[in-house]
Amino acid sequence: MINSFDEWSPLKEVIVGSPINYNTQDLELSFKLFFHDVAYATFLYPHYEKSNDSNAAIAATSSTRKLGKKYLEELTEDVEELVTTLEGLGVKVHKPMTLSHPIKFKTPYWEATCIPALNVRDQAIIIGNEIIETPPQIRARYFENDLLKPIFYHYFNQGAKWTTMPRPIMTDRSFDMSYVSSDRTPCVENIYTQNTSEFDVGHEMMIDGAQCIRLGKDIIVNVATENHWLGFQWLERHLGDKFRLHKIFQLTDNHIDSIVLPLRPGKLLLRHPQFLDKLPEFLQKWDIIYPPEPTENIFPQYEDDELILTTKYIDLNILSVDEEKVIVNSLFPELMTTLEKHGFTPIPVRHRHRRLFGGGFHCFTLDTVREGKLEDYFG
Ligand SMILES: NC(=[NH2+])NCCC[C@H](N)C(=O)O
Repeated sequence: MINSFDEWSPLKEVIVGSPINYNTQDLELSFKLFFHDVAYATFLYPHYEKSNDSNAAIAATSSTRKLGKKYLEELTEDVEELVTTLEGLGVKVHKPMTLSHPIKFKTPYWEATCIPALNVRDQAIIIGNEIIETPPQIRARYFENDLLKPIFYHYFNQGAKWTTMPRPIMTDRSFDMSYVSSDRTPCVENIYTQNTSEFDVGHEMMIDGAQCIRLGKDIIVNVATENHWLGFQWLERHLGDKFRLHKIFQLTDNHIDSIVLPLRPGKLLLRHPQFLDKLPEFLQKWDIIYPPEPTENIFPQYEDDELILTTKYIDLNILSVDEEKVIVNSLFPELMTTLEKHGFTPIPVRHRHRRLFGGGFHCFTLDTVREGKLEDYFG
């Protein structure tokens, strides 16, 4: 039976994402907005960092980009190692349906190319015995959760609650651009054009499961745009009788699981002290583990035109198997040492291309069954 209230209780069942046929990326408005900070800001604003012309061209046009075959093969090996490791630890692994071939689709409003259900953390959140499917923020991901349906039906047949948040129409004008066009990063309007459509309904609810962190009765949620704010309000109205939802305003652009991850009651992994003030006060009182600074040599060298979708902090995106064991990227041994010093047992799994495919072990997994029940850690 589905049961998961936090990020650390003993893991019994998990969904591990599938990389099969992750071949393309549609470089269009929703994708660029989502990955603005990590992938686009640096070359849209040449004064931040030196840019090259091909990057600037990628930023300005809408196109479909092919991903390297070799990277996908290596990613597939690494995901298989993750699966074997979890199974070796006695965890039951569920796999999404694979995307058997590239599929283009059309809604009444726009077109996109499907990507596989790889970052399964993003578009669903498990709260106790309920699956909540969150509304996509990237057009290509609109039908991604369909690949999880056999698993969701399996849990539904066992008695799970299964809810889908309102789905966005996702015209250009559905997106709140204030985050990317604020003073932090000026002049963006010239690059991201929002066309009008007869189906514009104003800003719509869009938020990802990976913007939320579950701590029993308390759930923290990163809100950076009005799209997220609408999603936050939905979650609060839906869950508010039983849970306390805490909005964190602009901790970052969207996902927070490479910045803050609770590893057991009282212990929090936090990317950098600069984020501490933004956390709710009750969390600031926990013991904070600061990771070592990742160096560039832990990542593969890529050609200039490879699109990097994450920060160099992506390896903080670890998955707890219980209050002691955590699955950590073996390519970042310094992080393992730090965790050991704090009483954890890191379980190394290699993960090479996390920066190209946008996720670490926490992103690639959705913990559906953990032991334990709803606890109030801060009441
Ligand atoms: N659930 C996820 N897909 N999380 C990935 C977060 C990556 C984060 N934007 C970073 O660049 O560090």
